[in-house]
Amino acid sequence: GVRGCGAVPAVGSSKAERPAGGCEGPHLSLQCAARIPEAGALLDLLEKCPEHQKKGGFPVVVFEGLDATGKTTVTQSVKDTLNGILLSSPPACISQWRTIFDDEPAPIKRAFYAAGNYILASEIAKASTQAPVIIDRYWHSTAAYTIATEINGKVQDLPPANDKVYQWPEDLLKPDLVLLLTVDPEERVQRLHRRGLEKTKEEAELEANSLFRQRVEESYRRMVNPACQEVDASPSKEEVLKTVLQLIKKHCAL
Ligand SMILES: Nc1ncnc2c1ncn2[C@@H]1O[C@H](COP(=O)(O)OP(=O)(O)OP(=O)(O)O)[C@@H](O)[C@H]1O
Ligand SMILES: Nc1ccn([C@H]2C[C@H](O)[C@@H](COP(=O)(O)O)O2)c(=O)n1
Repeated sequence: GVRGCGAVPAVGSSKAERPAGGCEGPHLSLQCAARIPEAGALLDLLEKCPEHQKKGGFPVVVFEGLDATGKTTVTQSVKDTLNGILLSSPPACISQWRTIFDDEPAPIKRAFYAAGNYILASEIAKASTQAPVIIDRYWHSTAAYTIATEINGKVQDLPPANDKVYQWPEDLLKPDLVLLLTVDPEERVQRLHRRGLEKTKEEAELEANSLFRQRVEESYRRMVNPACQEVDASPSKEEVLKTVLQLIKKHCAL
């Protein structure tokens, strides 16, 4: 087994004898490594990361949200303004394997992202001794997308608000602040469009995945310890940056 899990159904279990991401135990990680060579390399990297990583003295701020809500844009600006270090998830050292795991069944795909969070924790621990750390997605993304994938139907069908699936894993380094960027669905589609997605594909995505996106966003809102602080990211880039910097100054010692 590897680490605690960081995703449904085992969110919150500490150092559980199961691989990251809620796979079915050590056997699956071995099976994965036998069938997918990259899984072996991933597990090797994970095993090299010290357990129970500790944060340095600088603040660690995570940005979460659906695609095209502006995470890349705002994380880059915050990093520049604060002279910080920008990290993203999955971390660069495993991102070359992302497409391989994205094509695998959900538990294996999820295990890849969950393992990535623990590898990222090592990078956060080191970087936060040097400068403020700004992160584009972390554990809340893995958990929220997993929950929204596992549960079909409406927001009302999600596990109840106090369920342990919304708890941060005990053995994963915690950030100081998590900001959830939200924009209304129409604005989000416009941003996708401006970024170059074809209109027809946008419409298909909007129709097919409207309930899925609602489940992801509601799951984010139910996360605790740390909870996500919601930021309306609909205003201009400059205004969003101003709001975000105010929140960081309010919640973190810079
Ligand atoms: N506040 C804003 N107002 C208008 N457009 C914005 C704003 N923030 C970002 N955009 C534009 O919206 C598009 C999506 O932004 P961005 O790539 O930063 O989102 P993202 O959340 O990182 O997406 P993904 O998760 O898919 O990588 C980009 O074209 C970007 O220039
Ligand atoms: N820590 C993470 C990061 C990403 N994911 C998954 C969730 C989505 O399927 C996808 C979004 O990533 P993006 O397109 O914004 O790079 O990746 C995750 O589960 N955990």
